[in-house]
Amino acid sequence: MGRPSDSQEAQVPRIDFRGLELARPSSPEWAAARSEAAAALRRLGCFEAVYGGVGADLKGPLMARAAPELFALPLGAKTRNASDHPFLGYIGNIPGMAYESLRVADAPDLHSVDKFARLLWPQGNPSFCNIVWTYAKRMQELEQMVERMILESLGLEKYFQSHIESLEYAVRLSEYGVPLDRETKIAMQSHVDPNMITIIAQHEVGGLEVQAEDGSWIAVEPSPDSFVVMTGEAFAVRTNGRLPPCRHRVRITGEKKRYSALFSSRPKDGCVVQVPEELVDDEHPLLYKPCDYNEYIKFRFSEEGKKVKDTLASFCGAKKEEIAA
Ligand SMILES: O=C(O)CCC(=O)C(=O)O
Ligand SMILES: [Fe+2]
Repeated sequence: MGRPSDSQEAQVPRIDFRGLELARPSSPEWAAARSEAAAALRRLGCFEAVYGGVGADLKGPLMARAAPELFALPLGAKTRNASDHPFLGYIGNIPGMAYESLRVADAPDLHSVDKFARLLWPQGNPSFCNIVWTYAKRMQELEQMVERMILESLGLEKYFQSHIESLEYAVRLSEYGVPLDRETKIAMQSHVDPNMITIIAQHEVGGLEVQAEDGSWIAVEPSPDSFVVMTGEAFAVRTNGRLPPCRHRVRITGEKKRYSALFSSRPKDGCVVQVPEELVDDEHPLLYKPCDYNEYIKFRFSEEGKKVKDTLASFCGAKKEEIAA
């Protein structure tokens, strides 16, 4: 089966972050990248960031050495990456999917990465830790630049510090085999991420596709120097719906194993995501009530949550009468 409604020409915008620094948000290059990023996020929920902070000398070892070494471990070791929360630890054995994934919590902290490594390799694994931690630190810089740009573009820069202090960061490494559905080649179904921002690294084997406004799918080819930045549902709440979450899926056409690395930010445990008052006016009525993020995640993956079409709106959407008020 061919792709029913592919955009032949549509592309995810590539935005140059090389030379930008969080400490210098007033340069003309910063302003130019910010306006491109804000436009792309409003339209598609994502863009590709060309970022010098992670070069081939780091991405290569992460994707071609650290990730395969991790997935080659016995299942009994990998499942020690457990969590009480849905999807915050090892994922595997999902019916219909040739997919396994592990999550390094708090990855910009070397101590946390070491704790993860010791669960899997009781004697530790300094080389793995160094690669994953360095990657996470560099990605955190990119992530925070994007957070700052989004808030600035909405006139909310005064919230930047408190906003980033409310977030925690993780690295999720995933391995995909040949998709079990040989016809559609879908390796991961269409979805939006619930969190704030996800930055996806692909390496050699592509597969990530994002949905355009007209419903067609745009394939994002892997490239050595770029990373796909996308917003999730928590950012839709934070921006009163100004930034729609990016709908995406994975579709793998070749026979090779695929690895991806996700760097993601989510509200810390117990954090409630709120619409700032500046984003509510006659033209923009309040769309979301304060959202306890962990409670939302529980709902989204519950039997009840799986039955509703728009879990976010069902969980914390403002009622019609509140919108009219
Ligand atoms: O592997 C990828 O490129 C994307 C994975 C993804 O969308 C997810 O884990 O939520
Ligand atoms: Fe995703």
